[in-house]
Amino acid sequence: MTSRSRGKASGPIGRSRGNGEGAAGRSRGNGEGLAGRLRRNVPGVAGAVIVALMAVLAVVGPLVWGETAGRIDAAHILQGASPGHPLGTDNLGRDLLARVLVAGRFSLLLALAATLIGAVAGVVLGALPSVLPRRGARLATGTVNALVAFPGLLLAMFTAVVAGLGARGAVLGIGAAIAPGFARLTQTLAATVAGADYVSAARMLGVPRRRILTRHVLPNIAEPLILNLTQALGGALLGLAGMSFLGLGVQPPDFDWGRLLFDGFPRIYVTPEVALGPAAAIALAGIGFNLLGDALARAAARTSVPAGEEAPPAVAPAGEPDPGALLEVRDLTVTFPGGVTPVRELSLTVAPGEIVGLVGESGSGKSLTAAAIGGLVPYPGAVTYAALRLGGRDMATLSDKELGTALAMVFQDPLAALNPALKVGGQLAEVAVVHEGAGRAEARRRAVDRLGHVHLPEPARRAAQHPHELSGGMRQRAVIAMGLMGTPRLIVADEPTTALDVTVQGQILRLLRELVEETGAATLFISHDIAVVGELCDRVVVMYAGRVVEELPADRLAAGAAHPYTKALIASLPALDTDRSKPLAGIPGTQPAPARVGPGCAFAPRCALATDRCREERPVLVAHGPGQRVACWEVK
Ligand SMILES: Nc1ncnc2c1ncn2[C@@H]1O[C@H](COP(=O)(O)OP(=O)(O)OP(=O)(O)O)[C@@H](O)[C@H]1O
Repeated sequence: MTSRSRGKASGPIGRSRGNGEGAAGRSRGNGEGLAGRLRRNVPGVAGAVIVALMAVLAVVGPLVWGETAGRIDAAHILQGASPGHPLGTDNLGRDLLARVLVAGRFSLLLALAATLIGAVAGVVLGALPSVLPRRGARLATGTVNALVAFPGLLLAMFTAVVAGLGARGAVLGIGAAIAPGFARLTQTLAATVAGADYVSAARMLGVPRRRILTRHVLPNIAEPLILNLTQALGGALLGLAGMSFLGLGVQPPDFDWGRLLFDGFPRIYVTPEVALGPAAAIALAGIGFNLLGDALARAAARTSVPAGEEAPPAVAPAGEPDPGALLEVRDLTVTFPGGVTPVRELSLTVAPGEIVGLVGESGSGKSLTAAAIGGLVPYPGAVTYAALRLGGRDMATLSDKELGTALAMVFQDPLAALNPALKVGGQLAEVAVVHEGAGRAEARRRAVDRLGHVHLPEPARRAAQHPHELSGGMRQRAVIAMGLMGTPRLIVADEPTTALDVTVQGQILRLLRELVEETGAATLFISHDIAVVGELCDRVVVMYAGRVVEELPADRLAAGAAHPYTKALIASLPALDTDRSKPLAGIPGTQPAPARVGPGCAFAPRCALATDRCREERPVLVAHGPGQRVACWEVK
């Protein structure tokens, strides 16, 4: 089983793989989880081993060496290394090796406390702009900006002095120094998630800001924040050691590694080992936490399923590629944190020159299916599949150039798909420059040619204009033309005509059909409108609550549809002779939310034919007539 996601879209067509390692866009190779990826990361393994050793030391150190560390020996004060005292002794003759081993617990506990204080304060501060009214949000953002700009060590020292010398002051100081980093990270991540449609939807529904934050934003940004803790722990350890070394931290008779270093430093030229022992412990622990934190972050950046969450069930390998399919999708699943699975084990194929319509009501998972095919599922979405092949090749193995020229994606809103600051021709040309290394002049010439190809009047003039100077239909033509800058073998069009009026919609559909016939590209056409799909497409795939419920040739839609949901969709279409005085036939009830899909048929609660079996056992797709498959227990 393989999975992937290529991060955010850079553009509508000729898209790039995005920021694979960034916060947005995660992928997961060969079904391997975070632990598996971590195991193959040698520095990560080294970090994990060091951290584990430190944890063991923190537990057993004081128990085993506690007594030795406190034993005063007036006969052996201020000695250098000897067989009896490998790191020498202090001014009371106490064994420094034992003290270093014992100090591990206190050092680590202080670092943990400082990190937790910093993380909690930072996350609260970073989240404030999301919950406060505008003026308060601005103030919170300004505070974070100012704190981030303030040197961390100064902030730590200032807080420590104000809070009072000693371990408590040092912990608060380091916590204060860590907090701005967490606040900035929280703010940035929250801003990423805040733009997601589901957050906008919750806002529109009047969900209070605090609930949006706790229910929609924080769970989706928890993973990077938690990963950041490990690295922050390493930083806190070093910071606390620094504070103790400056005399601002732990005070006698307590001691941590920083204090031991402080005490040993004046003797460094005479008996360097007395200072090197605690210094080595600090360095080793710091390196260990940083290596582990770094490896965890990297592993998670390639892991689609957030830590701690159950991975989607493994599926059987998809076997050999389907020779008749240009696009082959097998058991595609898209998951979001919190058990939200909007696309479930979806399989479909599209042959060269074929237009397959993916239809279903809003929220059925159509757009996420398109996004998963294009590698554009937004963070923190996770994509897994048994097969996702283009021309028989795993799409994850295609280079940016191959994918950029072979896959054309057309979205619903052409204005959002075009950069408002750039001229249309320049944006089209960029595809040829980036993916094919074409010269600027040649790329621009080709852009004008392609704009003409999609019947855009005065293509040269239009190429020199900005997107806002074009009408909606023209923009959509420009977006389609962008797809033609390469040699598209697959076109994925997600509701490309929904934002357009009926006349322009007809023109764009005709243009798509024309281009498919001309280029032989396989086309996945996504729409909620079964009438449009029936008219344009060769084959129709009907989705409900993330699953395919029926698949059939388009010309059999009217007479041969078998699934009660498909039939209901067709029945809800108004005809010219529909009696306008009566309400339109609708489908009673609503589609279940992705997190609430039960074990049986998801359509059962709305289905007049549903039986107990439908409610308990999910029907699988089975053949039903030529080219048709249906998932329904009641269709015989
Ligand atoms: N980032 C996300 N996090 C959590 N849930 C999401 C996210 N993006 C989409 N969803 C959910 O996944 C479900 C399917 O979304 P999708 O956009 O694929 O539906 P759709 O069939 O294309 O609907 P529409 O026609 O309205 O665009 C919806 O319930 C949506 O709320």
